[in-house]
This record gives sequence, structure tokens and C-alpha cells, in this order.
Amino acid sequence: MVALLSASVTNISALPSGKGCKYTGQAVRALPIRIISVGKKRSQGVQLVADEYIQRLKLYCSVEDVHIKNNPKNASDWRAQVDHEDSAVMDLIKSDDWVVLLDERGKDIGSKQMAELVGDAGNTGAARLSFCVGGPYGHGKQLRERANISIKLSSMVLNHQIAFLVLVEQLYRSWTILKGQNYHR
Ligand SMILES: C[S@@+](CC[C@H](N)C(=O)[O-])C[C@H]1O[C@@H](n2cnc3c(N)ncnc32)[C@H](O)[C@@H]1O
Repeated sequence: MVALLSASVTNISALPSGKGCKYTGQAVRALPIRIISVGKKRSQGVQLVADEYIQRLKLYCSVEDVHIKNNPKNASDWRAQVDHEDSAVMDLIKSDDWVVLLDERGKDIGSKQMAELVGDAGNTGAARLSFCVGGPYGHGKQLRERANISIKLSSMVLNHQIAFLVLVEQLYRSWTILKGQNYHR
């Protein structure tokens, strides 16, 4: 499988015109990607598909998948739960991270804009690109204030596992757009 994927990676500028982005064909700094997700353990099926896209994404940049258990202090009030999750995520964020929140109320972007976001982040001087997927009640105040951008994947609300899965596929798609490869049509 990796051999097949490597073969497609050498297929530079195979995108039909109009399918590329402003960085297609240019050298783009490959920031390490970290995805921080809050929630219950993923189902085996979701993990299997996610792993396939994470492996593909690793052809372009390093990828870290960090999972935080939802409601880490077993709070009975949902607001306290969100605060505890917020603090746990903030403990992982460094000052030189470029932070992207996944949020149903975020900016509506397409795959081409997502590829540009990945390329733009590489030009910011940041050391890492961190994507955050929230728990059942969404993100807390500290993380919302810290985030560099908040994006939506759909106008519909997604389960956190589905949001994670769509995110990893879109990150892989982004890199194929940046490299001009014909996965994106
Ligand atoms: C079950 S949702 C939480 C919904 C909650 N009502 C909220 O205010 O965020 C869990 C997480 O999945 C992600 N998510 C769900 N739908 C999304 C969407 N349409 N676009 C981007 N991320 C989404 C977000 O990171 C969210 O925090």
C-alpha cells in the first residue's frame, strides 16, 4: 500500500487546472501536525479508517494524534466539564503553536482554502500546527481565545469521531493539493 501511495506522490502537477491553490507546485514548509481531540475512546471502525489517512498524511509531515478523555475530573455540571477539558487542552498548547479550532460555528472553508491554511501556517514562523476537536459540549473559553482560527467542516453538527475522520481526510487532501497530485479532482 505504501509503495502504491509513494508512486502517486511522484505524480506532480497532475491536477486539472482550477483545482490547485496558490501554493500548488511551490515548496511549502511542512509543519508538524498535532490533532488534539476530546471525547470517549474511538470506535475500532473509525480508528481503522483514520489510521489509513494518518499514514498517508505522514508521507508529507509528521502527525501526532493526541486524545484527551472527556470530563477528566468527572464533574457533574457540564460547564465545569468544559472548563476541565479546556485546561487539559491548554496544557498541551505551546506559545509557538498555530492553533486551529474545529467548530460548527467556525469559518466556512473549502478544501482549497484548507490547503492554503496549511501552507499559510508554514509561513507564520510557528513550530507546529495544532488542530483541536472538542468534546460533547464543545470548546472552552481559554482555547477559543487562544485559537488562531476557527473553521467548520460542515453546517451540520458532527459527532467528534466523525469530525476527526473528516479532518484527517481533508488534511491528506490538502497536501495532495499543495503537491499538485491527482487525489483531488
Ligand atoms: C459533538 S460536537 C460538540 C457540539 C457542541 N454543540 C458545540 O458547541 O461544539 C464535538 C466536536 O466536534 C467538532 N465538530 C462537530 N461538528 C463540527 C462541524 N460542523 N465543523 C467542525 N467541527 C465540528 C467540534 O470540534 C466539536 O467541538
